[in-house]
Amino acid sequence: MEDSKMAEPIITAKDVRLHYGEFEALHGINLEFNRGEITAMIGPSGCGKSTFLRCLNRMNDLIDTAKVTGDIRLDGQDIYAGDTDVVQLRKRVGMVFQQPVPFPFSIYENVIYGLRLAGVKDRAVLDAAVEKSLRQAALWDEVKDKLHDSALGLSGGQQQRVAIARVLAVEPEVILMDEPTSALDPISSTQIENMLLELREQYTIIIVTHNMHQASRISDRTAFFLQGNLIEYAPTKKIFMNPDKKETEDYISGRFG
Ligand SMILES: Nc1ncnc2c1ncn2[C@@H]1O[C@H](COP(=O)(O)OP(=O)(O)OP(=O)(O)O)[C@@H](O)[C@H]1O
Repeated sequence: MEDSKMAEPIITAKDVRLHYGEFEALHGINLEFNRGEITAMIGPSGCGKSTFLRCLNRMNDLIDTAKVTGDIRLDGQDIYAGDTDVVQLRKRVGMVFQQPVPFPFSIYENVIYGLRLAGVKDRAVLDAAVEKSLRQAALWDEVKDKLHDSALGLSGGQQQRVAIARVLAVEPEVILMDEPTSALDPISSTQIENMLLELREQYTIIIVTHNMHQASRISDRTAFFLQGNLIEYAPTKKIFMNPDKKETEDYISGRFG
């Protein structure tokens, strides 16, 4: 991908500030995410990566003290405009969390959760969506004979892939991932990284990670945050091989964080 590809932004963020009560956690972030790319957001604990990620589908609306200012657009539309349908927004911009949280029902019902909420009832449509999303999430072969067993019986890595299939089933344009592999063993993490590489181009993926190897292996671009500021944003190779800023270099080389 990198610079040879004509990059087109799908999400643009301008001067995004976020306060938790009196505390300003983001100090004016400007960032564009390109369609069909994987962007990694890295930085030491507490620098605001997750906070910024949650701004992109208004998950911070759920935190009473959080107040966002600035401008965030999805395909040119202001997602904080008064008439934004937040449910619709979160369908277009899905989210996967650090800890997989399967609902206490079958694998099948977990995957179609969003479709049920959207009122889809046609069994053939639901069956097709389950197979397609589980295949995309690289889980189909492991679970195709036990779709109606409880999702709670799956391993952590499998549960995380169910969570990803649940997001994929509603056909989002953007997938936000907040440290999706940090609770998993190395084999499960690699399976998920390989799956993300397969999904790239079809989806825009924005991933928060503490794992430098993961960021360098799977992402097209990397954004480095420090204390609520975006320090540097560039093609991943540049960030890891030849960053412009000393802070980036210090962090990448493990001098802090
Ligand atoms: N709900 C909240 N209420 C108040 N302050 C918060 C809240 N969530 C996060 N913060 C603060 O905002 C800052 C940014 O936190 P955030 O979780 O976004 O950082 P992060 O870079 O994602 O960290 P980590 O890598 O540890 O997940 C931190 O100082 C944190 O303590």
